Amino acid sequence: YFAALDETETNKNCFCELEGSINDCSCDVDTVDHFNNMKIFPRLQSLLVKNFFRFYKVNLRQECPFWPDDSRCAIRFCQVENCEEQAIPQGIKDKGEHKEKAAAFKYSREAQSANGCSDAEDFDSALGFLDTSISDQAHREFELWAKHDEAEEDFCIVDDHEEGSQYVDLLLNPERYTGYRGESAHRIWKSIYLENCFGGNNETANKFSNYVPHLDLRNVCLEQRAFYRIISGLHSSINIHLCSKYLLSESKDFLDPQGIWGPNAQEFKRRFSPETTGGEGPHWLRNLYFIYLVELRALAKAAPYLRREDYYTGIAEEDDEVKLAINDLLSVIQSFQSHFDENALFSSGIASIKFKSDYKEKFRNISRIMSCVGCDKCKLWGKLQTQGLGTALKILYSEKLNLATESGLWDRPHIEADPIFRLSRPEIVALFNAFGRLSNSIYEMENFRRVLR
Ligand SMILES: Cc1cc2nc3c(=O)[nH]c(=O)nc-3n(C[C@H](O)[C@H](O)[C@H](O)COP(=O)(O)OP(=O)(O)OC[C@H]3O[C@@H](n4cnc5c(N)ncnc54)[C@H](O)[C@@H]3O)c2cc1C
Repeated sequence: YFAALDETETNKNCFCELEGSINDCSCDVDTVDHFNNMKIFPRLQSLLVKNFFRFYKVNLRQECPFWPDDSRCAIRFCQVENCEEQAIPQGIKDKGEHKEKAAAFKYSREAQSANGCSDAEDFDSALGFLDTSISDQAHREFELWAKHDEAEEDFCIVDDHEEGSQYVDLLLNPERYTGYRGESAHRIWKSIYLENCFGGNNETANKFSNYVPHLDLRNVCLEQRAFYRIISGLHSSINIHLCSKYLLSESKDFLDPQGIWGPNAQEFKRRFSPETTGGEGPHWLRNLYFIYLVELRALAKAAPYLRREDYYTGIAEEDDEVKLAINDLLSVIQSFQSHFDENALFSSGIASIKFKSDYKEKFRNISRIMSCVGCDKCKLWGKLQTQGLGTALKILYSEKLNLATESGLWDRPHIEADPIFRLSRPEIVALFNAFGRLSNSIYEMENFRRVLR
């Protein structure tokens, strides 16, 4: 299972023609390429344009908690276009975001029909009267308790209910080249990688304070290596997108009023070829496959829960279509033969409990760092992808989800309004869109391979 780390990329026409094992996983690059490009990518393409998934509530005005916000990307490609209020389906707006978790099942058909059926004749209503009056103060405290309990399993700081948050139409704001670079961008990436210092061994901590050379990873434990590979895979994915949707020419005409955008193979080569990256580029690309497998496994694990969601927007026909499409996608995902084994991490007894809680805190810090990104469009997609990743990790390591699944909760005809495990709408939207980004990157790699061959 812990395959040798040093896979030399030999006998290939292109550095991006990766072969063999993905390391720390039981399957190889070819298998993932085929599975993604033929089965997953086309399905996600049609799913993610649906109303439920295209409107994402995000707080782009949150102050950076770590350093003064000294950079605002000046170029216009950084700006996020807000969406028209009337474009957002009523069903999405109606779900007050901070009440959302409690309301996750409120609109489900099960909940609706359970409310409609009366068993009033089975008891004496006077004797059975239950005084449910509770002071406003107590209600406020309950909310705080519930928030605390729910947040305990979170790998991410959720700020979408705070003042300053807004709905963004993701289709109006595709992830692409923005020109964000230099000191500000480097500080973000460096701070994110620095979160991988787990203390203890100073020598190791020092190594992680720089971008990590691939071979140093041999000397660290699987958890730390996985942490680095997940971040590096996300970094690769973001950079692949900016290469595949690059501003090729600013000249505008009637057909291309925003300039000409398309793939830039030379930019891709500069960012990932061994010659320009001290041999690291192909490993960074391999890390993309690693994070893909982590998120793929999370979707497979949460499939029984996700099948019970209603994907409610209030547009009945589309909601039904989305539910069918989700069920189809989840079946394909569950049929994958070589899923990532999440149990390989945090499996060494008491020490693991501490490690797991450190891990959570570090991922939460990464979501805080996203508020420091100095380009709104990059921040939007950075926040979405870290929330999606945080949701995937929450699924993989949630005791509550395990309990609910083991007790057969998702197979029951009626699920109570407040089940032991649930995801909020923004978490679900982020989970699928973040996976969609990784799927898209793997698909784009195929295009670059063709050009650079
Ligand atoms: C959260 C976030 C979102 C962003 N979104 C966008 C966007 O949507 N559009 C856009 O145009 N720009 C975006 N950027 C900027 C972009 O990622 C680069 O930072 C920028 O293009 C400058 O690139 P660079 O060549 O200097 O190297 P960077 O990508 O900034 O990398 C810095 C250093 O990290 C190392 N490194 C690079 N890739 C990896 C990897 N995969 N794994 C491990 N180490 C690596 C290398 O040593 C490199 O020199 C974003 C940045 C951040 C932090």
